[in-house]
Amino acid sequence: MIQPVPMTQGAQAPALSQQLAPASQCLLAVQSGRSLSDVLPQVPSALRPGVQALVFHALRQAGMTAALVKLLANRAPSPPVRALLQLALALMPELSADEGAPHYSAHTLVSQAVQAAKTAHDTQAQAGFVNACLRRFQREAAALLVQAGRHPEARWNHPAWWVRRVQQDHPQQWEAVLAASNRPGAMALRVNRRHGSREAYLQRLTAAGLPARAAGDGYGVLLDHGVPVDRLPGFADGDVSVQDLAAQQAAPLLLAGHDSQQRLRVLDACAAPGGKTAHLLEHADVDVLALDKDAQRCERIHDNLRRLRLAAQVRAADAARPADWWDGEPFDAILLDAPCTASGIVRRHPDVRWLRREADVAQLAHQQRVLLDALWPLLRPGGRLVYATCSVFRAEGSDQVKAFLERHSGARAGVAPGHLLPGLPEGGGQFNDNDSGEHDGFFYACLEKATT
Ligand SMILES: C[S@@+](CC[C@H](N)C(=O)[O-])C[C@H]1O[C@@H](n2cnc3c(N)ncnc32)[C@H](O)[C@@H]1O
Repeated sequence: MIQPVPMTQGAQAPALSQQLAPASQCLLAVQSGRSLSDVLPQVPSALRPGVQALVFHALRQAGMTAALVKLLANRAPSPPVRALLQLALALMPELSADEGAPHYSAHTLVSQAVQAAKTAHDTQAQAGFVNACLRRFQREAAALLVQAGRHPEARWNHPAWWVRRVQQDHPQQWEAVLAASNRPGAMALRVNRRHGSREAYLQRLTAAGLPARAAGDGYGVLLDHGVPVDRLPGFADGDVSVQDLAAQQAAPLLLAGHDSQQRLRVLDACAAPGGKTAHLLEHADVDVLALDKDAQRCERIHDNLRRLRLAAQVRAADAARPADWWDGEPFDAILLDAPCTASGIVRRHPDVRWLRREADVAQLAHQQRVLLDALWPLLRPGGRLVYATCSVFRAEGSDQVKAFLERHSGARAGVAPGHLLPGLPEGGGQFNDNDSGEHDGFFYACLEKATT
């Protein structure tokens, strides 16, 4: 539980020591298996943006700082002390040189970390130890970093099994993928083409003092600096949505070449929170059934559609059990944006890599296989199913699709990006899609059903 931290009377911005306490509680919560999106909302709102920036950075350095704590401490510190030390070490100038990382002088950091240790009941008694560890790091940083960096987990700041898997799956690009996964992603927008052009929206951004550029398919925009959505012109009126450039490829891929005279019947099988459902409806006049197993997340589909002034049929149901919800009428197109490890979106969710276990990969690949096999019979002959995951692992991408094609003789693979890797000038798929190098890791396959 995150304890509320009182604001200093009359203070302009909270002192670092005030942010370090809730930030280390968040880090500790992730280390005990909780998602950051569950714990961050418990941080008092005045502190939340600062705390989020600290925790995001600490998670991107957590492999290295865990190794450093082992070198600095003769015996394992208590979890709250370890978390505070990891945070403070991540913020040391040697580990926070990257663009976008919070910057503090070593002197400020040590004194603020010790102050934070003194104020929390579970670290109070160890304030001297925190001071000693951080001062030793200051003196011996170069040697300690070399020693710690011999372990892949510390060198790459991802679990060792994850590093191994990316290495096997992408032997040419694995280092670039891991490095890109550890950098913050730019804020990407999708302009609602029903409300206006991308060029017109770029002008509105300029007028609002938000520098940005066009990127990706027809309606993508990259902001130079991220902002809260309420600062985006026309956000409440549905003129724009926040969506990564890789995710923006789903709707055009599913609807490519479709005859606009014919109103397609489309299934979005794993739809919540509705980012791609909305894009399908912005893109063309289609009838969409948006399903999601999670009824609470279905509410978010409704919220998104309401804001964008779009309409779809939304149902809370298990896509793997069509007998519960399908009326027997085949779909012209199906989007299966399947549940996955999310290994492609760690730029935006730096906790994901530490929460996942290696066994999750096979378990999620099994769910994806079940969903693919359950939905394929619902597609009309000549129809198209786009299978997508926000993963860089082949087990959830190209291997999954290869096995599907072996099981289903009436299916053939159409042109699709394949594995889109984050931060590379080229995707690893059939053609180069990652021109900006500025999108998440994703996988897309286009499965077409034979007409006879
Ligand atoms: C990757 S997210 C979908 C993101 C969404 N397509 C978007 O663009 O906003 C995967 C979703 O699949 C849902 N899901 C998982 N298993 C499911 C199942 N068997 N049937 C329907 N939905 C499922 C999860 O609740 C989750 O919301």
